[in-house]
Amino acid sequence: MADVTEFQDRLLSLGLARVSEAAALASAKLIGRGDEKAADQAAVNAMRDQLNLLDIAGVVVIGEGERDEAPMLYIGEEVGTGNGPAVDIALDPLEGTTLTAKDMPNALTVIAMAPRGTLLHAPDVYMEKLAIGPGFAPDTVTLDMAPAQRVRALARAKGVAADEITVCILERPRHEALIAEVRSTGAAIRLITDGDVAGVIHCAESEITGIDMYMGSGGAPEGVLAASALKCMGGQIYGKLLFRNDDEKARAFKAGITDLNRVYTRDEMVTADVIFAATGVTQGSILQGIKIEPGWVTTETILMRSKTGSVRRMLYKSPMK
Ligand SMILES: O=P(O)(O)OC[C@H]1O[C@](O)(COP(=O)(O)O)[C@@H](O)[C@@H]1O
Ligand SMILES: [Mn+2]
Repeated sequence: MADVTEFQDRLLSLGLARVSEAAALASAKLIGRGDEKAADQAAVNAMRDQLNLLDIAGVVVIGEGERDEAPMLYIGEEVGTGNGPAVDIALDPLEGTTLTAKDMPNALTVIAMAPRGTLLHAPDVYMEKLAIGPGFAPDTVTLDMAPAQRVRALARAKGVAADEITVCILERPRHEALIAEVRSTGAAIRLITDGDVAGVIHCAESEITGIDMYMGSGGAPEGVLAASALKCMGGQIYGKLLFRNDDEKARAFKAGITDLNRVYTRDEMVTADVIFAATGVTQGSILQGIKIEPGWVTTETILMRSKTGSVRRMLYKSPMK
């Protein structure tokens, strides 16, 4: 008989897809309603309920926040039936709450699962990120390089001119200098208003999305989720935690991080096999958004396993509740 405490990624993966599907379905009626909190809360509740049906002894390592600030899916919360493998769970029940509230593209529900102790316990601070898709040596671009150098290095590796590279960046005042420097190379920039997990994943499907590289700072939890996705799809991501004050440093220490200046590679954020599921909420470039027709609702989910590099896309049509 199979060892139920072993990380059976193949069996667990379909259960994980149901979790992200449930979160997306719950937020369906809140798309475009201008209420971020309600959309997020609906996704959180549904994700937690589905997660607790899985035969796992799960612990949330990337979640909704610290126990005192998040009543559900807080960091350290035990999830699952407890009958099964000990796993780490990283989740963002609604990645792109504002995108959902405004019905703008690329809002997703996201969840990753890996053997216990193998996902970086990133605190809820910012992370400097740099990502490229598959097919390049790991150090083709690095965080040590200046942004313009990264563009030129990737162009060289691709055998194209710098002005044929497209970089995805979150549109924020803090990125003004970064944007100017990238533009100085002639590269194109796809500015996004939110949703850097999708931004990073875009690099892994550059033929479809037109995006070659992701740069800039965003949430550290989203960095670990993006690293999980790229570990399945191929591609590299580097992340460095950014601290604005002592409280944020204290959060890192609490999460067990001692070297505050460390640059993490993809495989240092996700040290073993991982499974990853994301469901489209609003229309997106990698996943279609939730479709509602009279009596029915359809979602699209991407489900991936790093062990095999398998990428499944699943449409799920169910009666509207
Ligand atoms: O808006 P900020 O503070 O720049 O933070 C950026 C982060 O917020 C997001 O855009 C949206 O995240 P949530 O919808 O989960 O809040 C992330 O994709 C990104 O990492
Ligand atoms: Mn998020």
